[in-house]
Amino acid sequence: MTDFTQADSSYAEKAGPLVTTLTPRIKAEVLAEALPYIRRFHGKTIVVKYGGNAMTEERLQRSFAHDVVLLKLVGINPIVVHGGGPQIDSALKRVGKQGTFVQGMRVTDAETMEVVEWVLGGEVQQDIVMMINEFGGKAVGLTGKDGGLIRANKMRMPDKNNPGAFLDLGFVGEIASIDPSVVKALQDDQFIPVISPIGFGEDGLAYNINADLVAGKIAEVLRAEKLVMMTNTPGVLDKNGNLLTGLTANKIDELFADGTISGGMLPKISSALEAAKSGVNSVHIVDGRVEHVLLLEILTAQGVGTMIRSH
Ligand SMILES: Nc1ncnc2c1ncn2[C@@H]1O[C@H](COP(=O)(O)OP(=O)(O)O)[C@@H](O)[C@H]1O
Ligand SMILES: CC(=O)N[C@@H](CCC(=O)OP(=O)(O)O)C(=O)O
Repeated sequence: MTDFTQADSSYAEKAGPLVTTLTPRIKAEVLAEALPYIRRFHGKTIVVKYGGNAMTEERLQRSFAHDVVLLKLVGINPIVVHGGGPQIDSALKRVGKQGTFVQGMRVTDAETMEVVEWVLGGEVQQDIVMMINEFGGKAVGLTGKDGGLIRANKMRMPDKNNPGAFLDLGFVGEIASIDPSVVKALQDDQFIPVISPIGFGEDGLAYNINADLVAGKIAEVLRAEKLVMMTNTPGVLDKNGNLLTGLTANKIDELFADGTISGGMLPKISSALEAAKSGVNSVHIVDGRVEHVLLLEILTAQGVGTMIRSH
């Protein structure tokens, strides 16, 4: 077991004035409310998908890192899968390229793949790792290549306009298999794995995989208790922009059919539903722009975002 006590004083300082405006009694009640959740989730794995849109401000990055460390310190095992779509877009712009997407998937030519690897496996991941470590956690960055974690195949995306045909999205991967042994070893040793969604193919090439797909599959393979997807909307919204607090497979089919769900929400919901069907106990899409949304979702009775259920 790791001794975290040495990190405690700096941890408390960096956590900052979380609830300074609350009365002592309310503060105590909030803390007391966490106990049954800590007991329920102690020793369990929670996969957190940290979307690129939820990491655009330092304030939010700090809140995220703080919450992940707190979860680890109370005996819950967070596994972070990160995205970085907007960060890849900015990097592509700098080299004079514009990102294009089909059904929420980035069309990835060889040059784009280089940028994807460089941004996700580099800058974005290292920022998250450093921030978690700053709060006293022990984060380790991995790509799907490390320890043979994510095997990928080239994605075959059905062409809607041409039944039976497939679109060529370049180096976009779909998951062939996951070998979670490296993640389990790190988690058992009190590390916090931070995974970027890059897989490797039989052909020895790297593939760009949508981070939502990776998060869902990892949650499934690790038999996670929970999957929390942090994004930049209050959750899944209906046609009028109202939050849908709970969704089942049938309702999701309807939302797909009438076009309520589009863009990046397509892979997110599909992956969330797959995870729910495959035994992940609770699956949530939450607003990563709300500070400490992870603590709200995991350690309080407060309902946040959209919960996805298999039925
Ligand atoms: N019905 C919907 N409800 C909420 N967001 C939706 C919906 N349909 C499409 N979206 C889009 O999906 C986006 C979230 O997906 P994405 O951009 O991939 O985020 P992330 O980087 O967090 O994975 C939202 O910002 C929104 O523009
Ligand atoms: C194939 C594909 O679309 N890959 C994504 C990987 C990053 C990602 O998923 O980032 P977010 O979670 O921030 O959207 C991309 O290139 O943008």
